[in-house]
Amino acid sequence: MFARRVMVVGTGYVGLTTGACLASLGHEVVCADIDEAKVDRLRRGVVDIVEPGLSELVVEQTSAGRLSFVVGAATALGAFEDARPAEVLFLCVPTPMGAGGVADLRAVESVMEEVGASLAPGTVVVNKSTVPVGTAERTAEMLERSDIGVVSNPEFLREGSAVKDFLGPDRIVVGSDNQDAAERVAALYARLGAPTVLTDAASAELMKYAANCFLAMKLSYVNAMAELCERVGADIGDVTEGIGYDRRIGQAFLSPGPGWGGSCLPKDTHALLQVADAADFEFRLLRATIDTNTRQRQRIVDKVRLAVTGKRTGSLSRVRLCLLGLTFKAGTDDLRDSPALAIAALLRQAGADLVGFDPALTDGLDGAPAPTEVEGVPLAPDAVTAAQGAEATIVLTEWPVFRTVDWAAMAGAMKRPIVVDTRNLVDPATLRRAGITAVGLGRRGDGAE
Ligand SMILES: NC(=O)C1=CN([C@@H]2O[C@H](COP(=O)(O)OP(=O)(O)OC[C@H]3O[C@@H](n4cnc5c(N)ncnc54)[C@H](O)[C@@H]3O)[C@@H](O)[C@H]2O)C=CC1
Ligand SMILES: O=C(O)[C@H]1O[C@H](OP(=O)(O)OP(=O)(O)OC[C@H]2O[C@@H](n3ccc(=O)[nH]c3=O)[C@H](O)[C@@H]2O)[C@H](O)[C@@H](O)[C@@H]1O
Repeated sequence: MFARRVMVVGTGYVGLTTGACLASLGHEVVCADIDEAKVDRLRRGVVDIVEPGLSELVVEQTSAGRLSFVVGAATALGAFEDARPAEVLFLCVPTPMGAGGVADLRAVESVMEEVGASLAPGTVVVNKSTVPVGTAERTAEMLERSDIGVVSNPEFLREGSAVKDFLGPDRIVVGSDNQDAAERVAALYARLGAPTVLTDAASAELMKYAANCFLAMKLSYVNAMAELCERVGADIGDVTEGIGYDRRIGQAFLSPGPGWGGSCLPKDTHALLQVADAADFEFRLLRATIDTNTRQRQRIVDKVRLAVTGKRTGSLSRVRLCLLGLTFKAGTDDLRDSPALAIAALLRQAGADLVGFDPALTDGLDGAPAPTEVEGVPLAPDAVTAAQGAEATIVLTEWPVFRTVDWAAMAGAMKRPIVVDTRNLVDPATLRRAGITAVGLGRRGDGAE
């Protein structure tokens, strides 16, 4: 295997995972970030995100001399051994939702402005950030250099299993109009032995959105089906198990929930809708996918209202509620676009008095004290404390630990023993044994009033 000198710009979920994993594949990697405090922590081996195996890999690869961290992309250019130039530059900077839903590409552009002119001839610029079709072409135009190859290499890892996903990917996608550059990027991953799709840049860019929007559509479909189950007296667990055995559908990504969230599915569905609009294509299916998700949040609030007051129009004013789980899914401490927080905001608007607990928010960063609140939701140190005096507990994130909470103690702490489980996580029999009324999504009896 031929080791390369790789520069990674942005050390978030994608950049840090890419850097540490490529180092573990034998490449010499320099990671750059504009956040000085983060770089300082990384140099000390402190990783500020919850990702299984990532801290260990960072420490291992840093000690092996294959991985280092610097402040700023320009500094990274001169940070390789013997001052040799980077051969490949990975862009792993944020591309958040901008005005009107379009992807905001300012970070990508600013890195290109910062280092574009200083790259050594023959360097390959790889875009790993999620960017709309045409970005590779625009990056090449911005660079105004025929000696630099531009490649789209979208990333498909999930938060909470980033390292495992990166090192065992379902596929690697490499898109470019420069075949030599594309092959050099594909070769970086050769040891992984994953299926590799070599294509043009536009197809690679669109493929990333196509995957995320398909996943979002699958979930909106499941959430709509769970609602239908309640209305016709069917059970969503049985329905999804039954359809999941069809290999064309598959068992994965079929759990109903409070709506899909996180730093990617929401922004990427909106960005693709904007791409479609700009191409004069009315993507009705995608719009319905997003609308179904927005409605899901209100549906959860309506369920809580009905469970607590017995009426569809009952008031939640001054009603104390315990929220279990605030991150956008289990296995991460990421709160970006969390459905739990969106639902908390709606409940607060309705006048409810909230207390939350999340197992990922019980420690502070780098020895700092644990946070005491998140977006206006006060945090308790454990589930039973959060439940004190609550008129209902709402399970919002599928943390496995919630299954084994002492539900009898929870029932004792609550003013009224009601659990609205938006993840169908806790066995309803366990709750019933503790004297708790259990409400879920689309299970037998969940639609009954
Ligand atoms: N989070 C995820 O699971 C996945 C994210 N993506 C995509 O990857 C991209 C990055 O996402 P995340 O890693 O989640 O972002 P993040 O927000 O976790 O990390 C981005 C990092 O880039 C740094 N940064 C921003 N501007 C910079 C600049 N000019 N120079 C150097 N560093 C800079 C920030 O300080 C931050 O540390 C996005 O386009 C996202 O859509 C793709 C697949 C998975
Ligand atoms: O582009 C990205 O950033 C990434 O976005 C998602 O990964 P991630 O955001 O980590 O989260 P997912 O595991 O996909 O979950 C997304 C949301 O759907 C929800 N979900 C997921 C699965 C399910 O069965 N039910 C369900 O409600 C989760 O709770 C969460 O709110 C994709 O799964 C990754 O392949 C992609 O690389």
